[in-house]
Amino acid sequence: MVIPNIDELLANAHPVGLPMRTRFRGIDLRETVLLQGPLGWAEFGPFAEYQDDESALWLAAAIEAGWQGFPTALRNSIPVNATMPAVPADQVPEILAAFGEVPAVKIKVAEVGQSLQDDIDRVAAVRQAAPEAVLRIDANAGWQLQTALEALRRLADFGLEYAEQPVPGIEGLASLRAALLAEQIPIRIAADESVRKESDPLAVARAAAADLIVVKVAPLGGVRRALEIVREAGLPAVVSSALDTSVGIRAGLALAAALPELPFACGLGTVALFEQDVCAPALLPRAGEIELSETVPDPELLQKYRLPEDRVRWWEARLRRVHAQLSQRVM
Ligand SMILES: O=C(O)CCC(=O)C1=CC=C[C@@H](O)[C@@H]1C(=O)O
Ligand SMILES: [Mg+2]
Repeated sequence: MVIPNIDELLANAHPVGLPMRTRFRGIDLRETVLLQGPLGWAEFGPFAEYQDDESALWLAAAIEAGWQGFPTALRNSIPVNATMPAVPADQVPEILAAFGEVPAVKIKVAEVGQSLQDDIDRVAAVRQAAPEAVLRIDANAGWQLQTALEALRRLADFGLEYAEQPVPGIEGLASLRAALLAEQIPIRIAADESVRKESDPLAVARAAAADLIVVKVAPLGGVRRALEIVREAGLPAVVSSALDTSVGIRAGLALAAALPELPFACGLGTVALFEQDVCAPALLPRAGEIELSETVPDPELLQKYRLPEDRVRWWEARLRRVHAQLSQRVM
């Protein structure tokens, strides 16, 4: 990959902050940087806790989008799930409405400070509001083995399609998966953090720790690298967002479109969690799918949501450091 020089990146960088409709993974304002490359728009938005070395993969993904282009698409419309933050059950219908009709809903569970009953109430509220949708949950590694077993025994009545990262670590996932099989609880295990945060993203597959993997373009270093990981893992993949604007979502769609098989709806509907996106029209689901289309931010929206000067400087400094890291690597 040819890496553009830092001056070119900085000259084409637009740092923005997008207000969320509902708090999601502790975030009320999603800060990210949009980059205008010669081949299209790109996004660089590692979450604040990501270190520079991990963030280098996010930058590699942005450079692919803006300076290299995406691989060939095998399909032009991608089914997506709605994403339900860990809200009280009474807020479920309103949040769901922003996604329109969807084939699947992914529900966040195991939030710190909440109980299993809160999770069950939220899942029940989704079932009621979307009777036809397939349901899946995401615990973001918030349970330990016994709590996860107890929770999944109770949630099994909702016919869950899969449980995403119910417990931390590859060994944890493998033990839970074995316990579910032994108890004949028919819930698949999906690995997310154990793919995107491990130094070896293929370890999950080797340990038979999951039935499927969740892949995200930015933390994995781009569409091509993610495709390679899915191929080597030999497991079905669900493409999810990293809470990106439509620009980052476009890269997720490119991955979903290039995968030889796409058996599950993807977690790419998350623009619906923003009050507003920088692109008009935004990449939102229509009848449960998002079509691949060019995404070009609206200059007025880039201006409207531009970060204050101190945050702009913070992102510029981060971009410089991460660019230096990436330049030292051979990718
Ligand atoms: O998969 C989805 O439905 C939406 C994306 C999503 O859930 C996430 C996006 C960004 C950060 C992650 O903590 C979170 C996830 O854990 O999958
Ligand atoms: Mg997840």
